[in-house]
Amino acid sequence: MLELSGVDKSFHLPDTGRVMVLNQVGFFLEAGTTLAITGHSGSGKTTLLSLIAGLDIPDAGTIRVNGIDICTLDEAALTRYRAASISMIFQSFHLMPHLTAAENIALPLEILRQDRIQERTQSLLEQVGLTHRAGHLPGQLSGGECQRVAIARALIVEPALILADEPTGNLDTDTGKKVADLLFNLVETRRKTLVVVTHNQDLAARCRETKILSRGNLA
Ligand SMILES: Nc1ncnc2c1ncn2[C@@H]1O[C@H](COP(=O)(O)OP(=O)(O)OP(=O)(O)O)[C@@H](O)[C@H]1O
Repeated sequence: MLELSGVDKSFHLPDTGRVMVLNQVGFFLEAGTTLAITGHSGSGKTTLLSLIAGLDIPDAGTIRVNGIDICTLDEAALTRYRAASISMIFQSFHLMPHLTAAENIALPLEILRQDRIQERTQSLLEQVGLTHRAGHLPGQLSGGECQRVAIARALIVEPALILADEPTGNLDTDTGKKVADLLFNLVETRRKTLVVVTHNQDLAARCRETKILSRGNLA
């Protein structure tokens, strides 16, 4: 489902010159599997997730999602890939502040001009336990509720792949556990493929596979 091979990524910094962040990273992930990527701060976890999301391109290597190397896609095809094949969940939720919970969840369907938007949004609101908060703005919701909205928004397009960057990082331990319960429950029921980047060992332990990023290598 997801296959990386020989992925290199470096950044040019004015003071120190070129810094190699990822060095010949490769792995294979079957559809329906959950993978945690851990590693110390600055080891390149977010960089790796950005490459898989098609938000940045590697210096070398291939990133295949369902057999297609996303590094070879043109901008239009990449935009379609980002809109329809993957969803991202962020530590700081990244909700649109002027849209209600329901509108945030529906947004990907609006962008993709899909049908049954209201019905599908209601269903997702129900599944994340937020029907009673449908008309509330993110600023009127708790952190845990915001992340549940973000999880619903991530799932509504039925993406092949969900990428989560510290999804419980902004939540207290108890709320983080409840949000993780919800995320894993929905992902496993729908047999989605999930890659989670996290420092949280409890969260990592819930994934079927765990890999550590260190000195540019993933093992
Ligand atoms: N656009 C960029 N330009 C220059 N350097 C960058 C850029 N993006 C990331 N880096 C550098 O790449 C390295 C890896 O950063 P990254 O954010 O991927 O680490 P991380 O493992 O996600 O860290 P954290 O756990 O603290 O979020 C860091 O040294 C960072 O400074």
